[in-house]
This record gives sequence, structure tokens and C-alpha cells, in this order.
Amino acid sequence: MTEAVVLDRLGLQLGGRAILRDVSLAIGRGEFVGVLGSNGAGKTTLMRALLGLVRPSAGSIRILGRPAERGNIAIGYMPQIRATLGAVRVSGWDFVASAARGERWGLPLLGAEARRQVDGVLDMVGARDLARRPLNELSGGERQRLLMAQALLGRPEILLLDEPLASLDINHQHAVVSLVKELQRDHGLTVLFTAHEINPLIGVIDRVLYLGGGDAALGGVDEVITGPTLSRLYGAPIDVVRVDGRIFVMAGAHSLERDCHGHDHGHGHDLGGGRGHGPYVRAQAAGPRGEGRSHV
Ligand SMILES: Nc1ncnc2c1ncn2[C@@H]1O[C@H](COP(=O)(O)OP(=O)(O)OP(=O)(O)O)[C@@H](O)[C@H]1O
Repeated sequence: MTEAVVLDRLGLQLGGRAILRDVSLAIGRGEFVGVLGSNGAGKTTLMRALLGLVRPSAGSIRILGRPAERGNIAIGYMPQIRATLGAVRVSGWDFVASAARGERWGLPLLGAEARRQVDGVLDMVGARDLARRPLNELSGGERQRLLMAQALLGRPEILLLDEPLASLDINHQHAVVSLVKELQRDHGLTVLFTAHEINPLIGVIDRVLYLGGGDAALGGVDEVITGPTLSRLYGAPIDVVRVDGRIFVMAGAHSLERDCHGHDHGHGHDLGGGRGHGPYVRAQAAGPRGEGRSHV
């Protein structure tokens, strides 16, 4: 079996509102997929559904050939970083180790084998030295490494990383992307990596999964990040501009991905990409089993 994740006519709803409708796609084992889409498009909801935390309202999700279910040890999850993490005074080691016992930030007493596992994942992300320092003294990028180490405990086959680049400067972004690429290559991990901008991921990801308007498009960057595909997903005219190898997704004069960046700042341009209150045009009708809708 070569597929890590298979969605078959998947529908997801939250509070009675459709987040995804009739999405069918397959992600191969060992693939590195960048997951993009405007604020509220459903990136986090999809990850939570893969974890078995949001049940499909229609269709199905298979993870490594089995239905998605809670507590799947084949998946490592790194949720969006929380501002409160900066106030946590425990050492990086204790923070990572706390997940080994399913605790939040307790001070677990671990056996020798569990301690070896914690050291092992810290080595995987090159953070053994960092881990001696208290979490509240670390930079955002350094904390991301430790969160990544936590997600790797138990040696998952699939890594779900929710906005690991949020609030990082360009150098730290580059370091995080390189680290994930190394982990994917060296350990054969399947990676789903959400981001608000494609540029840090160009040349690193195998394919991009773009969510919008309840629909999804999966394919190579040049296939998916195009005016016609994104206009369909956003339900509004979108231009894609390429400058010096960088890609800018524009709605009129605004760069969508840039302006959407901080959902904490509340100035994103919401073109109805899943939030349900922007006027948007539904994608054209699907084939009988939804083929051709979620792939481009
Ligand atoms: N419990 C809930 N009930 C109803 N709607 C919800 C609930 N939780 C989230 N939503 C809505 O579901 C939509 C999808 O949210 P989600 O967090 O998956 O989007 P996202 O693509 O990850 O966005 P962002 O880029 O802002 O993190 C949003 O419109 C959000 O407001």
C-alpha cells in the first residue's frame, strides 16, 4: 500500500457549516505536501479530521489503509504555536518529555527507555543543547524545534505540522523548512505542512494542497497555483504573479497570502474561502465520484 492518506468524497462540517464538500484525493507515503488556503479555509479542520478529532459528515478518510481514528500513533501532530508557550518556565527537555506521558507541562519521571526516546527525538531536530534551557528563554524558531521533537515522539510515519512558520522571520522559516525536509527524506515521513505563503516551500514540497470555498486542489505548484485554479477556489478573480522565482497570489492590488498572514491581527482578506459569509461561486460540478475536482 503506497498511500498515506486517502480522502473519498469527504465532507467536513463544524457547527452545521460545511468546511469541505465532496473532496477526493490521495497523498502517497513519503510525500511532502504543503497545505495552503486563506484563513478559515479548513486547513486545521482537515488535520483534526485526519487525527480522528472531527468526524466526516460525508465520505471517508483512510490513514495508511485504515479509517481515521483518535489516538493513532502513526501520526505526529504539531498544533499551531500558542503565545502562552513563551510563559512556560520548564526546560525544553521537560516540555518534550511531558508529551511522552501524555501530560501537558508536568515534570514527568520517566524510565530509561522513555528518556532515551526523548533524547532521540531531540537529536532528530538537533535540539539536545537547546533543551537544557527554559522554554521562556527560547526564540520562536527554537521553540518550534522542540514542538517538532514532541510531534516525533513515538516515531510516527505521518507528520502533521500546523503553521510551523507562523511568526518566524525568514531565516528561521528557512531553518524550519530545511529541518522538515531532512526529516522527511531521512526517515521516509509523509508530511502535511500548512502555511500562508507558498514561497518558503517552493522547491521543497512534492505537491501543494490548496483549500478554498469548501473544495480542494492537489498537484504540483505550477499546476495548482494558477489564476484559474485559485479563482475557482476563492470564488473571485485571482492573478498569480511570478517575480524572481517567487510567487505572489493577488486579488486586485492585494497580495492575498501576505495580507492573510496573521489571523491574530485580524486584517486578512477573506474572499469567502470557507468561512461561509463571502459571496463565492461554487466550483463546477464534480464527476460522478468527484474525480477531477480535488485534483488538477
Ligand atoms: N467549533 C466550531 N464551530 C463552527 N465553526 C468553527 C468551529 N471551529 C472552527 N470553525 C470555523 O471553521 C472554519 C475553518 O477553520 P480552520 O481553523 O480549519 O481554518 P484554517 O484554514 O486552519 O484557518 P487559519 O489559516 O486561520 O488557521 C473557520 O471559518 C472557523 O471559524
